[in-house]
Amino acid sequence: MKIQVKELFKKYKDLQVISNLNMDFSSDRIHCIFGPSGCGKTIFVNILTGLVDADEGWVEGLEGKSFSYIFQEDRLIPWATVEENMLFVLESHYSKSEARQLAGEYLSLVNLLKFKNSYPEQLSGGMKQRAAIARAFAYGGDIVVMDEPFKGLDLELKKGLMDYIINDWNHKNRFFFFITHDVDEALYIADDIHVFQGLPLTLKKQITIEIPSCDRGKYRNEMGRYKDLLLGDF
Ligand SMILES: Nc1ncnc2c1ncn2[C@@H]1O[C@H](COP(=O)(O)OP(=O)(O)OP(=O)(O)O)[C@@H](O)[C@H]1O
Repeated sequence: MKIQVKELFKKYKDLQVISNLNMDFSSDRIHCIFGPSGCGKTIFVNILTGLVDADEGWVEGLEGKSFSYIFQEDRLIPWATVEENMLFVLESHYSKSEARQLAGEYLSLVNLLKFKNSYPEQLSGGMKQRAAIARAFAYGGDIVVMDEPFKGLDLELKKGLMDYIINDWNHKNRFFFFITHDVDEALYIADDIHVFQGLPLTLKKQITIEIPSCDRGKYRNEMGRYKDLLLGDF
């Protein structure tokens, strides 16, 4: 399956953020949208997934698809507990008992089960982000968008979540868009790294990493070559 972006244009007043961008994305792959801060990555992915309208152009392949988002900010409902925040989303797709079970499972995954009855204001920034990650993982849409999702998380948890995505989540005809400007995150998780520069947002190169992500630790030298390829752009 493919998502295709055709002749996309987007402007804010005099700022041409996107100008005639054309791209194809295949399912069952983790697509890393990589580029410097402010180059237009978030706007592009928001247009790609229908959150923001383009001025011109269109996107094919979204029909009938469900979406999971993890934004840069947690977007939790402040007057609901962590568990309720999950149930609001999950109960639109699952029975009450399934939703509760899923909420428990995914809160455990992000080490937050003990805080299921806490309100967002009682949590640290990293804990709120973990709750938002658990909510998106539990929902499990056909198209998953993660916009710098691991900001504020400690290394161990970040690695655990990336391993979970690589090993358990990147399948079933899913499209996965992972926005970052962190080279190591991109190399650890991505199948395809789309390297952008701005503005307007322009695709500089596409790097397909041939080594399966689950084996990357074993091939340090080879991974170094990919790193040089990526860092050559900055
Ligand atoms: N609603 C808006 N109105 C006007 N300008 C905007 C709006 N949203 C974004 N921009 C501008 O568009 C450009 C691209 O923004 P975008 O958030 O897509 O960048 P980014 O690559 O995701 O950055 P970062 O990595 O820092 O999150 C920026 O110059 C930003 O100031």
